[in-house]
Amino acid sequence: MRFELLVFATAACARPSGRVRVVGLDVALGASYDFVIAGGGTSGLTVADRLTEDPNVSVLVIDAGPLDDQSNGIMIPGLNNGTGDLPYWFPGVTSLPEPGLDNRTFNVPTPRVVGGASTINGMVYDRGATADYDAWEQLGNPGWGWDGIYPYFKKAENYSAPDPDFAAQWNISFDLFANGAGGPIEASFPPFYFPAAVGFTQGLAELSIPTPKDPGSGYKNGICWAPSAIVPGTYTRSYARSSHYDRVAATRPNYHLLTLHTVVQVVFENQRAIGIEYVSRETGKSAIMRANKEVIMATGTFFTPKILQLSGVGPKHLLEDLGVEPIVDLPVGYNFQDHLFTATKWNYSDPLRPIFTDRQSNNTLALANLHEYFASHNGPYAVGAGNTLAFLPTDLLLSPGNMTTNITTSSILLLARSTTHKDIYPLPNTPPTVVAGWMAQREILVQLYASSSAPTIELAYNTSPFMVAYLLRPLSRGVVAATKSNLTGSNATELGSEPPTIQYGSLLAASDMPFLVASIRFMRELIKTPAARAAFGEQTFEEIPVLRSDGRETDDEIAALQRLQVLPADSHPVGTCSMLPRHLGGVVSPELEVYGVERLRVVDASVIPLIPAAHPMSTVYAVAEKAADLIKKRYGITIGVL
Ligand SMILES: Cc1cc2nc3c(=O)[nH]c(=O)nc-3n(C[C@H](O)[C@H](O)[C@H](O)COP(=O)(O)OP(=O)(O)OC[C@H]3O[C@@H](n4cnc5c(N)ncnc54)[C@H](O)[C@@H]3O)c2cc1C
Repeated sequence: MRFELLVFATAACARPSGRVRVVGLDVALGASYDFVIAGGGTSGLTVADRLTEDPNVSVLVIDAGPLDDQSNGIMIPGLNNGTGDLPYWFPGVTSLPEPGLDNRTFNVPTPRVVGGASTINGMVYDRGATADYDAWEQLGNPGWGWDGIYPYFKKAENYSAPDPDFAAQWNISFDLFANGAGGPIEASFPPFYFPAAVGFTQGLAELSIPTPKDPGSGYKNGICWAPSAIVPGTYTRSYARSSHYDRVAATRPNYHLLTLHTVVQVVFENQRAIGIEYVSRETGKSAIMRANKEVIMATGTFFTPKILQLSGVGPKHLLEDLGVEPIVDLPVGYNFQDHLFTATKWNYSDPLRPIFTDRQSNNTLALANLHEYFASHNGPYAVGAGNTLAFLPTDLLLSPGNMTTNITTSSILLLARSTTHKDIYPLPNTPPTVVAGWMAQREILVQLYASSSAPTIELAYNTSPFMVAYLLRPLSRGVVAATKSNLTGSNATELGSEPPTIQYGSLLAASDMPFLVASIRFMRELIKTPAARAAFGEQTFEEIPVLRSDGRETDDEIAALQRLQVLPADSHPVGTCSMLPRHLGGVVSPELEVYGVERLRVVDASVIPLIPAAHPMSTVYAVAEKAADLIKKRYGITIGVL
């Protein structure tokens, strides 16, 4: 057994104090609530926290998962690996064979735990560029541009600047005014970083890649030190459970949490949502909870569309196939997006040590590092998935002088413009509104691909042997759909837990590929810089599977290998219940209300209409913060509204 697996199980390093209000343990279930929230994850707990600021508002959150045990594997940033060693995942979630990826299928890590993905994720806490959110507004969502959402990024967080010596050592610049103070989620920097990362940051500088003053300001082109959702001082995870539940639950008799219960469907009276049907994972018994004001969906990008579809809110053809009585014909499940990624593998002869992965292969070192963490909250275990990133708009991606490629911005634009909806959504039953919405997005994406202030590729490097390139703005789209077997389930206690079908649709748009090819070429130039050589010693690179090490493949040869090595997702799924006008395939309005029905809202990552150039967690918190204000305003609640 790996050393790190052993320490997962050891005593927790930080536990919040105070009683929590878990239904069945601390309080009895109410007869009804003002708001019933399906899913107590990143967004669900944020909204519940904000709504219950008013003591007259009652909220029940129903989550399929347990409270996590706050053991080291959750709380210590360096022990988190997001790969499923912990028992907090929906079982058996896989994707369909991907035609653009050599028909490979993939595991889809989907959290089933209070706090959702914020409980098990890599803690990278960056926000998108101004252009990301302005694009949402441009698509027909008034109030959701940068100016409309930026205050909620700030409201969500308590930003701590890096230690001055650390900032000077790593050339980290920041602007305190660009960030939030006093919010529930801690955004901070680790006190330690892996020395070889200098080969990445300085190597990029040697390629004339700039460093923005503070990437949180909305301008994030270039070398980026991303904060982590980590409590400074103790260097433990800051997440939705600790910040939006533990922090307040003991003093809020109006905030109830029901764990280990799976939401099966939304219950309607005519076109009005009146409650939620859920089932106990312990007894298999089902029940209905009434919502006096609203049902709020926050079960995430895979389960929210599935639940809505099984409840009769979905595309007509799917509801007919399922035999579900239709409530409203809406394109739930379409417009599915994630950040697919490729990588180069670097073989070092003599890197500055320790590198990120050293402790995984050396138990003595791991023990010493862990002692350091417990003694001084410092060292490699204080670091989450990593903090050194680079965000490159197309012109910077193609800028290195020695890069040999036929790819140009114009050639990418040509490919994007000539991609048709039939490439993306080949099935004839695709709703026309989805096609119209995709075409509207294509127009905006073409502008963003050509913009020098909108990153299209992210490079991430934490000194593990892999340097990763994420496609930030795919033109390809996927679909999530409930199945007939979802209706019955394999057994009573797991009813509601079976996943929907998930089709990523990766690389169906021809214009997505050149970004990846250019990224491979860019990473090869980076590895040759004097700074990289000094940090790693002489190295060679290889892709997976191995390319010719002389790097003289054609663009087409590199592209062919991408289909074999690309992974379709970085666990950043969004878009399946998109906030868009109805004629553009929208499922929810700018108020996040589901079209065509009453008293039903969606507040999770599924409402994001266009994936931002960022790891999505901080955007999800900001969306949920804004959602809470929209709901409060709707019901005349003024406490805590911005
Ligand atoms: C492994 C992994 C690593 C990631 N790393 C990062 C990162 O480093 N930085 C970053 O910015 N983003 C990261 N993300 C993405 C980010 O965490 C998510 O985008 C965000 O947390 C999603 O929030 P949400 O509220 O939409 O869903 P979630 O937080 O997933 O919440 C959904 C909740 O619904 C519950 N649920 C689901 N179905 C049901 C049901 N039927 N009944 C009852 N409850 C249900 C789940 O238990 C869960 O609590 C990562 C995600 C994953 C999975």
